[in-house]
Amino acid sequence: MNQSKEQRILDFVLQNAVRGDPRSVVDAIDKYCTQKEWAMNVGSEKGIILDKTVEEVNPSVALELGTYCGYSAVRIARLLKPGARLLTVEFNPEFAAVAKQTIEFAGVQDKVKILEGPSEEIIPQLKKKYEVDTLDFVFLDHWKDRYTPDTILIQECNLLRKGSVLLADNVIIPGAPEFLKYIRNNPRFQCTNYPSHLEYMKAEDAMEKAVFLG
Ligand SMILES: Cc1ncnc2c1ncn2[C@@H]1O[C@H](/C=C/CNC(=O)c2cc(-c3ccc(F)cc3)cc(O)c2O)C[C@H]1O
Ligand SMILES: [Mg+2]
Repeated sequence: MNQSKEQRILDFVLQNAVRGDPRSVVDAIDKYCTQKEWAMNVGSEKGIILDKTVEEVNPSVALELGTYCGYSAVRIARLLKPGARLLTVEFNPEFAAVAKQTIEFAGVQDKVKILEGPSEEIIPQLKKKYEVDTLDFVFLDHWKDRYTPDTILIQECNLLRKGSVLLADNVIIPGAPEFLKYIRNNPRFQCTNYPSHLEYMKAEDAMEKAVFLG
């Protein structure tokens, strides 16, 4: 049975990156997706915005919605302080399996937990089942029409505290217009837009940061 694109990306990582070196895994995926096949990783340019935000927040508990191949999970986990953890949500079992191997090869598996299932089911389980008190950082990179309902659900589950930071990918392309409207008109969030470009392409894209004011 022929391989998926995600499997081909993983094979390229296994053959070209250095085991235990997260930077080499990130660079290998970017190289493959630049030279061989485009894929919806946050990429190197928006990845710097992600890195800077994670370093600024220095989260003890981070949540990612939309693991895909694990590229941004590796980017985030490599910056986490000892004892800090990333919970990443993915409902496609094939993508979750690729991400698991990518994360393990990068050597950040002790910091990352992949939660397999739809975000609307996982989010309400975070406090009791996954022992989360509040989330310091949330990276939204799953289906774009899920950004708003999941942001509302996260608030309903009392998972945010004063200063919690949300960072959303793709607010220009594919776009999340309803999310932008919701979050920018919500007085409980302080928003900042970060113009950038679509991963591996010249098209314009942007990330939106929203700080919860409590
Ligand atoms: C609700 C829910 N729960 C758990 N996992 C979920 C979920 N919704 C999606 N997921 C998982 O996240 C991943 C989905 C991510 C969605 N991201 C995208 O659709 C996406 C699309 C593009 C893009 C841009 C221009 C183009 F011309 C074409 C595509 C670029 C990106 O950076 C993206 O993140 C994989 C999926 O299984
Ligand atoms: Mg994205």
